Amino acid sequence: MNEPQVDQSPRGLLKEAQRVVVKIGSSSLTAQDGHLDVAALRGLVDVIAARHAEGKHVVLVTSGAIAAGFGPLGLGSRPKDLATAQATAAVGQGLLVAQYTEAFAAHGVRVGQVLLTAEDTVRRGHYRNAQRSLERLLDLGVVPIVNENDAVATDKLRFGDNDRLAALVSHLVHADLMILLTDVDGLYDGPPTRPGAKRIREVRSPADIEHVEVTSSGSAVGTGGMITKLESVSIATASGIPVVLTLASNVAGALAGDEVGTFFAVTGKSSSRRRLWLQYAAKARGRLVLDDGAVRAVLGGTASLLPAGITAVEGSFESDDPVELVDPSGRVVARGLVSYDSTEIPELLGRSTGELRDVLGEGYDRAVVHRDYLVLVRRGRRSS
Ligand SMILES: Nc1ncnc2c1ncn2[C@@H]1O[C@H](COP(=O)(O)OP(=O)(O)O)[C@@H](O)[C@H]1O
Ligand SMILES: N[C@@H](CCC(=O)OP(=O)(O)O)C(=O)O
Repeated sequence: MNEPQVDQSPRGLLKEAQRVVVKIGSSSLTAQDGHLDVAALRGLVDVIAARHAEGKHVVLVTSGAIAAGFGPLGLGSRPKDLATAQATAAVGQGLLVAQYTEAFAAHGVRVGQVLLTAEDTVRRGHYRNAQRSLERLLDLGVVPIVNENDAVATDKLRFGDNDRLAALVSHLVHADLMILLTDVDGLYDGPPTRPGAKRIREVRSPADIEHVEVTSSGSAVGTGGMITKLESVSIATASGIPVVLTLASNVAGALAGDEVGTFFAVTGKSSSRRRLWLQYAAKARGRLVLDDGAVRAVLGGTASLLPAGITAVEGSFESDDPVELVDPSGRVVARGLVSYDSTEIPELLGRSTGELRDVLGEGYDRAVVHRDYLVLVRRGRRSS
């Protein structure tokens, strides 16, 4: 008997993905009046339940807590200030999960709520807990329903959007596909409202879309717009996970490998969580200004940052905090974990390691940022 043929094209292989992270944004779960669109939620659940019935793992990263919460709280519209948004999300999250619980129960599928902060997905010590509970939920045949822990995420550390959270969750569970569902059918070659803007069907490398203009404003209710989606895509694809970005109503087609939305091919292999955290989640506590020689050394990718190449230190931080490394014009070239407190660095500036050892003693000849704790920052894309 002949073996069934497997479509070996990059899109064709998506049908075979064993573990998928599906992220649905606020824009796709919100009705015209701003409230939760229960019909849209049920439509998504029908498709995910069908995939689940094939024995495949699905993790759902869903926004919608704020949309579900402001009506019951008696607020006329989606709150703008952080404290009210957090309170609204706390009320809405329970209602949102109740809707998912009911919709999945109609298919005989159980769900489990997992609320994460950015740090939980990448900080050593935090991510293992998140990883263990997600793995166990999947083993038990449960569909994990993930959202950012809005009520406790602090202003400094919160994502606000769920795009980057979805990529970090994909990395955490070793997904072999991530699907970003939104209110446009993929990445367009300019803002989709602009006449003549066209959908880009496939992106093979970041260079393909360097020229594409994207905005952060997005829809009326979404957060982050296309900018955070492309950041999410770059985390996932650089970690070896392909992405399809498409309209929420195309989710079945995306899972089947149809030519919907934009397909982003992988660009790298799995990278360490510490690097992902430094690159995408860590908030810098200060800046080190580098001279041209140090910039060249750091951009070379193999050198640590030594005190001799630093001309100034800005901000107040402690050893092991994330800092930005900037060139003489102030452009950020890298991020890293610093090995001195900000108060210690001024007396090290411009001195060679030998001199520091002689004057200040053993230990002061160490790098200010070791290369293992340093990631280069790509040039920012054009945005409007
Ligand atoms: N080049 C682009 N291609 C596609 N969409 C874009 C582009 N630039 C900006 N956008 C906007 O991004 C929005 C989606 O982001 P967002 O509102 O945050 O949605 P979500 O709630 O699904 O995360 C779209 O409505 C669109 O207006
Ligand atoms: N976490 C919040 C807001 C997240 C949000 O709007 O993000 P996104 O849908 O990615 O633009 C919520 O559940 O309402």
